[in-house]
Amino acid sequence: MFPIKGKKKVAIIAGSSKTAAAITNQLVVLFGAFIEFYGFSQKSWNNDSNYDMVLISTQTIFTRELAPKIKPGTVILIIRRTLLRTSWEKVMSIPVGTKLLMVNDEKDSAEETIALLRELGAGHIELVPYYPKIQNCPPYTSAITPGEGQLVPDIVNRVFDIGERVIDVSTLVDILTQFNLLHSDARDILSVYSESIITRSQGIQITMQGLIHAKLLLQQTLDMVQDGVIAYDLNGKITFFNTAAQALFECTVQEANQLSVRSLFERVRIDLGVMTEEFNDSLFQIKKHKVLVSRQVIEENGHITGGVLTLKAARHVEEQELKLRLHSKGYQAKFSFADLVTTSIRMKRVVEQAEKMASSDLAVLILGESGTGKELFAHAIHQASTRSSFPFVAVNCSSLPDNLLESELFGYEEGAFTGARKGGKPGLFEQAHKGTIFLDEIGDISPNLQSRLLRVLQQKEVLKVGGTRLLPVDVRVIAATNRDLTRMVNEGAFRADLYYRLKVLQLLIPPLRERKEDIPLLSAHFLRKRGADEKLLETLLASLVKHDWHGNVRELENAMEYVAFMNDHNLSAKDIPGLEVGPGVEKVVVQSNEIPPQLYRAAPNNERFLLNLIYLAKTSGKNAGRRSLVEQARQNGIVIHETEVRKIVEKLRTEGWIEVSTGRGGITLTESGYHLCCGNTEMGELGETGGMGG
Ligand SMILES: Nc1ncnc2c1ncn2[C@@H]1O[C@H](COP(=O)(O)OP(=O)(O)OP(=O)(O)O)[C@@H](O)[C@H]1O
Repeated sequence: MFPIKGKKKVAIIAGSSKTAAAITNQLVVLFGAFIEFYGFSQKSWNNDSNYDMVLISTQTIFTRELAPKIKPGTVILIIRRTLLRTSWEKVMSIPVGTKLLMVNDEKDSAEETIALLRELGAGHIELVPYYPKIQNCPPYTSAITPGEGQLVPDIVNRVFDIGERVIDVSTLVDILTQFNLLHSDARDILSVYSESIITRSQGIQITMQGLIHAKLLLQQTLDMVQDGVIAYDLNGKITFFNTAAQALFECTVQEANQLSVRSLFERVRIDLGVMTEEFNDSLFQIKKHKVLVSRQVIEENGHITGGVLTLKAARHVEEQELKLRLHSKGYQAKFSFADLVTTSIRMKRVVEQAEKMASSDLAVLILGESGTGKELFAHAIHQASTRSSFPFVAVNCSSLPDNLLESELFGYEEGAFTGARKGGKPGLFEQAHKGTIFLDEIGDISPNLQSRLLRVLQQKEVLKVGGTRLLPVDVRVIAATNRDLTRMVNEGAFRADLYYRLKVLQLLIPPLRERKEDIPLLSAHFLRKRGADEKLLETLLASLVKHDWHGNVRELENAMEYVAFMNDHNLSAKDIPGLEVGPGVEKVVVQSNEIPPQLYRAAPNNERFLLNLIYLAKTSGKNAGRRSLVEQARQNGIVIHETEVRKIVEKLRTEGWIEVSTGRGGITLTESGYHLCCGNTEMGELGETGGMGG
């Protein structure tokens, strides 16, 4: 509770030890946490001066008896007492004009109580004092007594027991003010207490009502704001929990009042850390919502008395961020069904099927040979779905080593592994929240990732690498493969349960050679796209149609890129690299040697160039060696001697981008090398971090 060093001592002196005990008890219950109280009857008062204050039950006792027995300089207060609201209601229920005895143990006390009722405004009844030693008493058959029922004479047949008088708020305020203890805890007690009594001072009554009103007003105002507000005291007990907070935690005020603020947050797997530390806008997941939480500590008179947590629904912030993210990372579908060029009846049927699938939220598995347009379909399905304004995240599952793909898909927590980025990293599933994730080459994922993926699909929750918190995600999955998944399932290479989850809806894209009618249309389309003359096709078309296009539409597009570049009307099919057509000859070379744009953007120095060659070798499943690098560099128009390659390779190795093994493994990329080549980090970063980038 409130930190107290050396509590103040207060003596209470009353006419009888019974009254002294009653007053002392009441004060201990109210403010025993801040002040020590000691009760005395006027007879037992030992004139001790070691008290910071002396409270006396009535003015009469003080004047008659005690004044000389209290040392000069002692702070003295005469206690003002009043009635509980319930007792007052009893008095006010007595019919107008009723004559009653006021029964008490002493004349003084009986008269004081009558005076109190008059002061409070009970002018509708007639009261005469009654006490055991009274001589002549009117024969009234009704009586009021403050807890002295045993003294009521037999003639009385109706008794209104108004209970012990209680201490008035004005006296309590005087005590607290004297000791500079009118802090918020004490004010709260006063505010609750004053609701249960009839205060004697009209002024205090109005002030207290004002305080209560202000508190209510504050509560109502805080209930109207959209942000959650939670206040708590130094023990972590929740003292305020507004409507927005109730909605976020799906918890009522009554439930919250039973909990500490820490356990409330633990229920949603959030550790609030050191309660006396302030923080701003930390992003947390509370039930279904992403919430920005800030903590402010409350201090009074230099002591921390509690804190306030504000919870801002991140929806708004999130949407802004999302838009930024979508634009900066390109997590947007780039194609729609309108971009699909086809005249084939079979393909048109597939398009119709896909359009239907777009309107559902079920997982889709797209099957087809490489280059048939599976990714194009995935974009189009997302674009036509209700998720179109949310991210479309495409991942090629075969392009990354297992552990890297795992951290890309699910993200990682800070410190999950050596070199993990500070603050951790969100995974692609998290980034695709509310949108679609396209898992290309799904047939290539490892058994470990298959089971992790299955869990995400089943539970719709993601566990980051090195993390303990499950993050709810709402993502539609579209997967694609050119591999025979059914066979893989039969051979035990692909989990059957995952397979069935992925192929709820299935789309089969026919290879280009089975819809040759699309070749003229697609060829013209690709030339137009590059601003080239469609007449370039005149001499070529017949042989293009004859070709079997094992690389499918992608191969055709590459061929058209060459045709457009050459812009030669006399070009024949055999001039197109990798494309030779002739009777019985089918040759397909679909070897992409593109340098990723992010590497092109960087300074074209030899280090970067060689690193890219290693990356290309790795992603196409080949090993890179010094000699092959020299050869490939030459093919790309860069003349570089083996000695220089050796030097660069050594530099890249010491900087941590590559590993060189003497055996058949040759040169391979490290994780940081992969990150660099994927554009996640810059070369200069390595020097700063001395480890992994990304
Ligand atoms: N019907 C089509 N109309 C227009 N362009 C197409 C069509 N089909 C495919 N393409 C284009 O062909 C190229 C290859 O298509 P896509 O990448 O979608 O194939 P894929 O089946 O996903 O290939 P992979 O299996 O190798 O990932 C892309 O540039 C795509 O835009």
